[in-house]
Amino acid sequence: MTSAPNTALVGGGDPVMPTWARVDREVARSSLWAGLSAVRAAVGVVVAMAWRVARRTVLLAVVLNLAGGLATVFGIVTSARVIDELIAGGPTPERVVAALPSVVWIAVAYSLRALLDAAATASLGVTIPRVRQAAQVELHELVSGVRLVAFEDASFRELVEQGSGAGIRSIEASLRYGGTLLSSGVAVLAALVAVGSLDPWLVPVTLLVAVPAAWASAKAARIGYASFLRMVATQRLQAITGRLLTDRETAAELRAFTLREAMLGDYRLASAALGAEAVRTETRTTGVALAGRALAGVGAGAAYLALGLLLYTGRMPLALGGAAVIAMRATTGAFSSVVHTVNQFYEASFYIDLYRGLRRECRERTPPPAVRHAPADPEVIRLDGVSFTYPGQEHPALREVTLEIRRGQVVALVGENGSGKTTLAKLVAGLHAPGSGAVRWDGVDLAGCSPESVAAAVAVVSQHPARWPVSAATAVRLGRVEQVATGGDAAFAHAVEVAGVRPVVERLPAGWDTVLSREFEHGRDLSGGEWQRVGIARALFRDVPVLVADEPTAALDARAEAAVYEALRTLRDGRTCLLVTHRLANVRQADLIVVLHHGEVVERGTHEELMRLGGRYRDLYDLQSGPYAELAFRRPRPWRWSREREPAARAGRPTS
Ligand SMILES: Nc1ncnc2c1ncn2[C@@H]1O[C@H](COP(=O)(O)OP(=O)(O)OP(=O)(O)O)[C@@H](O)[C@H]1O
Repeated sequence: MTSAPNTALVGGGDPVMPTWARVDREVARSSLWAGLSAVRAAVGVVVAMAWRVARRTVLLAVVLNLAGGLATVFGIVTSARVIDELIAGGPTPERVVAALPSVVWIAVAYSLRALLDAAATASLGVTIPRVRQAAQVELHELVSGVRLVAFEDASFRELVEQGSGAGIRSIEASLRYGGTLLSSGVAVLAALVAVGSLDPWLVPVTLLVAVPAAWASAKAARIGYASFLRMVATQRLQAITGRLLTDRETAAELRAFTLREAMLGDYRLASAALGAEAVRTETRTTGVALAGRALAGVGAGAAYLALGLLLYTGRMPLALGGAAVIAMRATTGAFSSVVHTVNQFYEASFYIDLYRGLRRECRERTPPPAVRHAPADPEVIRLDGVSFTYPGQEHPALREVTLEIRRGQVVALVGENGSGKTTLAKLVAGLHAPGSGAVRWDGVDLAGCSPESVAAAVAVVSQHPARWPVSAATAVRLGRVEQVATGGDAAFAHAVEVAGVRPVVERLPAGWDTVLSREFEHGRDLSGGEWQRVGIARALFRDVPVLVADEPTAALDARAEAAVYEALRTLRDGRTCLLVTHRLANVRQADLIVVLHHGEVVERGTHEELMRLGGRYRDLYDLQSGPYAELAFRRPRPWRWSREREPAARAGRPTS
């Protein structure tokens, strides 16, 4: 068994608090009053959303809750009257008989209250799913519309998770709190009126009981939220390590490299930190609750002392003393229900604020509607002094790249890992916008064009094509989403033939109708290379002027790779192709080869030109082609070649 390290391997040590959590922590630490601004904003969000999607049932719930509150009031006032009647003069049996009608009214009031509560709950039961659905759909609309670069920002991804999880759950819960708040609020008001009608001085002294409880609840809510923010990164770490331990993707390596103990160590570390924090928070909130209760006890003593004084001095008749006690108890009871609910709402408001924050972030990260369309079939794609830095990174991934690609050309991007090829391909495809410089199609800056119009002219084959869980036919047809059901049959046949998808599909149980996902019954998964073939077919089926292919054949076998490159060569007529690859044998026929190094273009030219230049490209090319060439000539002694040839090659041309 491996000894457990005391810092996590996953995430590289200390979990870092996301940016939004740092901002929210300031809110949680600030004064109660500042915290209330979150409540106001949360009420605004919830009310606006409920009003928009379920106006009628919301109104009904409001009316029913108000009516429930009034029934409670009636019950309180009638209870006070019963006391009056019981302690009035006269024989006891007569007093009891006189009080009977009031007792009946009390029973009616509380039964009615129960019925109204049930009806209000039912109407909220109709409202809540609609609001939840509206909130979920709205978030998915917003998140799916943000710029691609937002997903490179870990802080944003975390906000998406929290806003769509805890945020939406809190919106639902706060609707329930809203109903309770209405009925208890009415009851408090009415009970205070009842108390005030006995003696106005009783109102402030009655509140003395409730105020400390309110303070304690609000304080506990803020302690809880501050703890959530402190631990949000650790919770994420726990979730990630949990996934690493249980996911299919990591299952094989976890076993092959015997990583189970190391990953379990990380999981235990995160769990222990969360457990310790939970205990700390519980201790603090219990302390606060205790203080609140103690102060409320003092307040209750003061209230009853005040009542005693009123009775002692004769300011209040003794006959009203019982009614006053009932009204005071009813007030504090209703008030503590209000306080409890406000507290729950207060706590929920912090999480609703995450939902609001996410909406705000999404809007800020969504490209503004552009009126201009990108040229439908660009003659020249030009990058002028383009630089790009990923969010949160110090060093740019691309620096001052200038490049021109003309219609019909095949341009290959080559370079070592991390040199910026994928990033440059994404900029050419309009998926990322440059931090500085411009990407122009026929002189039109893509920055001012609608992303849809740019996408309409581009087909992308990515390094790891998306594994859409749809039927095999649809997985290809998604390349032209308007032809998912039917159409483009010749293009479809050509694309699947060239990409080598047909033999793959022939082996599937339901052929083209097989769903490509094990998450569905009868679904099937494909191998990495088979998925790549589907991705290539999808891009070919799109049949657009610009093809951007990022390592399109990295997972393909030699035969499939040859077929794809043959297809790319035949694509040339009128189409532009940007190709990212490490397999330099495939780029020899490219019209232009661009060599990137640390985000800069260091060489450019045709294969022959770059070989003559004898620079970085030639180094890479020789390194790749050398073993094959030597093996072909010296097949009998391949092992000797590697010992003798390699140092000589390195000595002649040092690689970076
Ligand atoms: N999402 C990201 N966030 C931060 N930095 C990134 C991100 N993606 C890439 N980078 C960095 O940007 C630089 C260029 O990455 P890019 O993926 O463009 O390189 P590449 O040449 O395509 O590499 P490879 O050959 O390994 O695919 C690298 O330094 C990389 O670490």
